[in-house]
Amino acid sequence: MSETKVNKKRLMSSSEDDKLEIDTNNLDSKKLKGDSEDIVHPNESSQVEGSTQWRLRIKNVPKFASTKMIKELLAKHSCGDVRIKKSHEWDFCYAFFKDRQSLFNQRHEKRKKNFFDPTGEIQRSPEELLADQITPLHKLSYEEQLKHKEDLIKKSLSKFRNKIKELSDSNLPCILQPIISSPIIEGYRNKCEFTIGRNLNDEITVGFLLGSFKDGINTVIEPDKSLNVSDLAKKIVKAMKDYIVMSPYDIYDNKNKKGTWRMITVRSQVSDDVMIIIQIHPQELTEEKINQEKVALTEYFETFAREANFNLTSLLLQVYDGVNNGIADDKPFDCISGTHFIFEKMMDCRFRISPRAFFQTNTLAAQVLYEKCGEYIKDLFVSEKEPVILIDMCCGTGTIGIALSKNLGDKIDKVIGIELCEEAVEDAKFNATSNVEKNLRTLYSYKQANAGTVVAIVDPPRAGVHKNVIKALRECKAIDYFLYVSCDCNLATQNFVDLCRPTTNNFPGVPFKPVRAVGVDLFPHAKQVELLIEFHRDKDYPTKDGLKSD
Ligand SMILES: C[S@@+](CC[C@H](N)C(=O)[O-])C[C@H]1O[C@@H](n2cnc3c(N)ncnc32)[C@H](O)[C@@H]1O
Repeated sequence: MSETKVNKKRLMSSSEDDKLEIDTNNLDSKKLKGDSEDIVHPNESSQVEGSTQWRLRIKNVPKFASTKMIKELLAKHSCGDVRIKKSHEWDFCYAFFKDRQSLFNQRHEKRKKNFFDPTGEIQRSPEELLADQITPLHKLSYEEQLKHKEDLIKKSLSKFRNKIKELSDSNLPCILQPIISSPIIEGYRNKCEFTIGRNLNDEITVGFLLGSFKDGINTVIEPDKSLNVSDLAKKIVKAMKDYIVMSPYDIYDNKNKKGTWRMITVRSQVSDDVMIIIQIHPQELTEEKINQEKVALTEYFETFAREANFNLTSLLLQVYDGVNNGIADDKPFDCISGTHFIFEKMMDCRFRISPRAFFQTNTLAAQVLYEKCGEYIKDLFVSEKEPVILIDMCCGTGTIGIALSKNLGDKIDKVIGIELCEEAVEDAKFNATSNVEKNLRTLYSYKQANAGTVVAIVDPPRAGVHKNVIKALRECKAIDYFLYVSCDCNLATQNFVDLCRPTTNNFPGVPFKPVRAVGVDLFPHAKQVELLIEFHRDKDYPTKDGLKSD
């Protein structure tokens, strides 16, 4: 394709003003020769093709489009290495290509009509962009979503099996049971963190950030249409916005670090308990001014809760002067109304939750997941008569261990919880004593006792556990049964492989083998799915001296 041809044609229709188009008038003139501050190539002054850079000015880019998004779109069209320059205040961007071929490869001619936006990605309305960001499966029916998630699990399990082929003769390493749906499909999130900022019309609002601050995005979109946000959380967010609009203090601006109002977190539980956490930047506010604000916020939200007919259990304020986004781990919460905790109901138990503690965001579906864990453990009793000791690793507020201990009655003799977050440990201790009359013990005390069948459950953060934890599990001879709960089966695959790989110096101990697995959907409309895998110690695995393990 000749340059002139390309030059004269628009790469997509510009009949509608708001459509993204490529301004090809600039194209030829922008073969960079080292006279522009935009040049990044080390040999930019060279005239030799290949050591120059090509700059394309792309017009009508919505302000909220991130560089990452534009890069991804260009990559889809085989545009090769590209660097994007865009400010969140610009409605255009520059794309820098290393060579002309990258920019206009032979496939371009076929695609010129929809070169930049084949799926309408950039032209989506802000609400659609937000929906695609936080609930990317929203356009699929729920059945299609479940199928999509089951396929994802199959793919990831088959990757696992391919790494250790001796696990099975089939494509999957173990039995995969049919995926289990969430009992609630919309408004299920019991915890949402909202940013206080400005919408596309530059009006103060409270909602979700479209993209991330890191990408230079600071547009906030109201969650009105967000499928996974509860109606109550939406109402609270609106009330917060109304309050801030009337406030003498400005919203916090992530760019220049000025302003007061930063974010609001809403935890609204199945139990009807509601926790609201508001975060502000103190800026120049005196203690007296902050105290006045606390009184005003309390009055406002207590009145609002009465009028909107919900139970405001806990209203907390966090004053944070740091630069990070989100709840600050090292700053206290000031309880300005109600209690410092809320409670949640699940599986006949009542769990205390501190502001920092993790609790599964979809309570009703989490209950289904934990019941499934209970079912798997119960099946072990057929062959195992001894009392069961349950090690709940990454136990959070103790939900899995406590709920199973209560539901499986006498079968569980002892629960040992291990958790990083101190507040969650305190909750877990409280929850253990108030739900079951057994105390959480330490792993150490268990090792001393060394009696009964030991079942370990690990429910780690997304990335899985460190390989040293897997090594410790393999080396702990007392553990013969192991349940792994993962919310990202792709990221957890390495853990699965390390649990089951043949014994080496690096991974001593008899390996485990997967027995069965099941997906449970805790996140309708979103991409994630929980995967539960049951592992057994491989009793047939030959030990070092050629003997079978005992
Ligand atoms: C996915 S949550 C599961 C919590 C709990 N099992 C539940 O269902 O509510 C993961 C938990 O692991 C904890 N955690 C993260 N790293 C840890 C570590 N190195 N050791 C122990 N716990 C950890 C987190 O604080 C969090 O509570």
